Amino acid sequence: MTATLIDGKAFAAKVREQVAGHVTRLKEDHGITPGLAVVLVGEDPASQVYVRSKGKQTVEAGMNSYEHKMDADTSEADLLAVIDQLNNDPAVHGILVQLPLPGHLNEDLIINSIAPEKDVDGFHISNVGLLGTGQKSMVPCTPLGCLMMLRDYHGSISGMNAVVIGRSNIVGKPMAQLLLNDSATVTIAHSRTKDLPGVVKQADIVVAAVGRPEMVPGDWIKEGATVIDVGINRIERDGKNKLVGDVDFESASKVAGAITPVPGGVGPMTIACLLANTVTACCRANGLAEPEGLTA
Ligand SMILES: NC(=O)C1=CN([C@@H]2O[C@H](COP(=O)(O)OP(=O)(O)OC[C@H]3O[C@@H](n4cnc5c(N)ncnc54)[C@H](OP(=O)(O)O)[C@@H]3O)[C@@H](O)[C@H]2O)C=CC1
Ligand SMILES: Nc1nc(=O)c2c([nH]1)NC[C@@H]1CN(c3ccc(C(=O)N[C@@H](CCC(=O)O)C(=O)O)cc3)C=[N+]21
Repeated sequence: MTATLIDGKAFAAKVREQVAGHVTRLKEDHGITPGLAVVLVGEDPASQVYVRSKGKQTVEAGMNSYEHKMDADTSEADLLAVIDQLNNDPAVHGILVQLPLPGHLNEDLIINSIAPEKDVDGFHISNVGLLGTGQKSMVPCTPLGCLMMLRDYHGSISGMNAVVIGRSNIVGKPMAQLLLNDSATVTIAHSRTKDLPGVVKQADIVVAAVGRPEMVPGDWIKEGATVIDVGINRIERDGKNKLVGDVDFESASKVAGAITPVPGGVGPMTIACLLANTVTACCRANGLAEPEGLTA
């Protein structure tokens, strides 16, 4: 069997087009331009690349992009002051603080200082609680992108067995929550899981969010399963730098029914969902109808 390729790059372009349409409507009918502020502390090169492409796509969608670059040794107080200023700025509808933060900064404290309604990452405890109880929230971008692709491919995932590998607050746990909200039967696997290959073999849907290059081989996958590869791992192969996922694409794509590639899968959808969340936040802030199909 050769898997259907789920083209995240093309899907993301469609989402961005929808976002741009809503932005035009907000501007023309209401005189409002959605704004996204990204805060980057330190000079991690991978983060810089990611922040740059977010800024570029934000502007391409017709929105305002604000970037705050701060030194790696920025104090907690100074970072909190910037967030406070953004919380109170009516031109800013979404705030993203790039993670991971340098070690001397308390990540939980920083994230929970963002106004929940501007927390376009969906990491604030209020949004986590709202999602966990099935209430309207800001939904984390990476899991939201994965859910959109799964819904698009399957129509409904109700009753399907889903296995999420990884239990981080930014991917694994919110992913499991979204799958559960869509009535999948969800298993969360992690580094202490016994017989991971056996657990994965049960899955109609596998979401791999581990951070280990090509860890999941094809022979763990049930024939015909849908595989969503969240992993972004930079490796060196044949003297070249390469981006690979947490799934061994070569072997998995021979067994799976459908699979997302890396690059060109979950990554582009993450950024598209960030733009979508910013429009959603902007509509909510102004008491306007929210875009349909761009939220969970
Ligand atoms: N495409 C995108 O937009 C994004 C991609 N990513 C990528 O997704 C991956 C995961 O990111 P993130 O969730 O932040 O990572 P974390 O490091 O926070 O979490 C990794 C999870 O994987 C589990 N794990 C580690 N080793 C194993 C193992 N051998 N077997 C089973 N489980 C294991 C860990 O288990 P335990 O809890 O027991 O330690 C942990 O729960 C990374 O490659 C990251 O770069 C992340 C965000 C966005
Ligand atoms: N507050 C916060 N929110 C995040 O959502 C967040 C974060 N911090 N820190 C880092 C991770 C990682 N992440 C990615 C998003 C897009 C791509 C992406 O577009 N990847 C391209 C390839 C890019 C390349 O070639 O390097 C692709 O997969 O096709 C990758 C990784 C968001 N994260």
